[in-house]
Amino acid sequence: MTKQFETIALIGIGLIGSSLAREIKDKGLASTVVVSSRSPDTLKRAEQLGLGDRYTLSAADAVKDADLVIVSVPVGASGAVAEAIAPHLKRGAIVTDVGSTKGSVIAQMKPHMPSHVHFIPGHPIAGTEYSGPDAGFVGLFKGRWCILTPLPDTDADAKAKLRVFWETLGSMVDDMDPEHHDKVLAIVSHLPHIIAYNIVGTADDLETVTESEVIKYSASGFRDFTRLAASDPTMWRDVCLHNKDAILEMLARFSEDLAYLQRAIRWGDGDKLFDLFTRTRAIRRSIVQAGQDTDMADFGRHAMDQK
Ligand SMILES: NC(=O)C1=CN([C@@H]2O[C@H](COP(=O)(O)OP(=O)(O)OC[C@H]3O[C@@H](n4cnc5c(N)ncnc54)[C@H](O)[C@@H]3O)[C@@H](O)[C@H]2O)C=CC1
Ligand SMILES: O=C(O)C(=O)Cc1ccc(O)cc1
Repeated sequence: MTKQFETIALIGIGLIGSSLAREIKDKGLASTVVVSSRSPDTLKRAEQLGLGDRYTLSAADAVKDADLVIVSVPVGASGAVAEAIAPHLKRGAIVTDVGSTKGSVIAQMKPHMPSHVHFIPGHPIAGTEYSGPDAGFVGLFKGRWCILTPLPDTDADAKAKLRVFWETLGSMVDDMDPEHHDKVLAIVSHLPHIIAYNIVGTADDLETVTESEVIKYSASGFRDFTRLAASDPTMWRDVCLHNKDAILEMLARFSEDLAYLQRAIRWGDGDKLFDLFTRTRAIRRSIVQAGQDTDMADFGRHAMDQK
């Protein structure tokens, strides 16, 4: 494949950063990949894995010759990274990120971005419950959406270059307004994780009552929740803190709907239950038909497997 950038700097080399590093190498998309991590152990591991061509603990040093800078750190760290790299960014560089929330990342990063770079926030809707440089792999982004949330003054050529980059990794790319992104992701990604953390926590609290039956008899439905609930605590703490409004709005709606379900169960209203379960099964089937039956959609796998 053809080279798209002379130098790419990866700030953060966990699941997403290291998957990007592997893809860039695999597809020959840059002459030089500079890897930066704030943790010496992570950087050493990245070097052992051969993820880049140059390694540095300094994000500022990493970006100085980069034509594309990809920030892949927990969303709560975006502002500090932006502040550190800003004075060292090359004229005309594209600066993007992969954070799961967009309004907050823009609020944190944009004020630091000099006018001579192109800042284009992004979010690949692709991941796993694993983290760190060993967790990444080629193919993570294939067949997955990547959402770009360009700002009103975003340069069309720079955006087109970034779009081609993600498409080369096999992603489908959409533009979205950041606020809309945060609402959509709150319901399709953030709430499922919060619900999973909660149900596994509840089961764990019950453990004293049930004396390890929770683990012994855990059916695949519960196991699906434990997969999501095994996701990185730092990352998900930051997502909750940085998409607070949209998550609280969706949680309020969720609680209302749960109360409706609770009522139907209490009053033995089988028709209400049957109607809802029929409606939700159709949604799952349309996701499977569209070929998006892995990762986040795995949330509902149990129901289909029983058919
Ligand atoms: N894990 C997932 O499934 C997905 C994650 N994302 C987003 O991608 C970003 C990175 O996530 P992962 O790669 O999964 O995380 P990870 O935990 O695997 O890697 C995070 C990286 O950021 C570095 N880092 C942590 N705190 C930092 C700080 N305060 N300053 C500078 N660097 C710091 C770590 O050393 C590590 O290299 C997050 O913003 C997350 O919301 C987006 C899509 C999917
Ligand atoms: O592992 C899963 O099921 C996921 O949901 C992965 C994921 C996590 C966070 C994102 O912002 C996007 C995708």
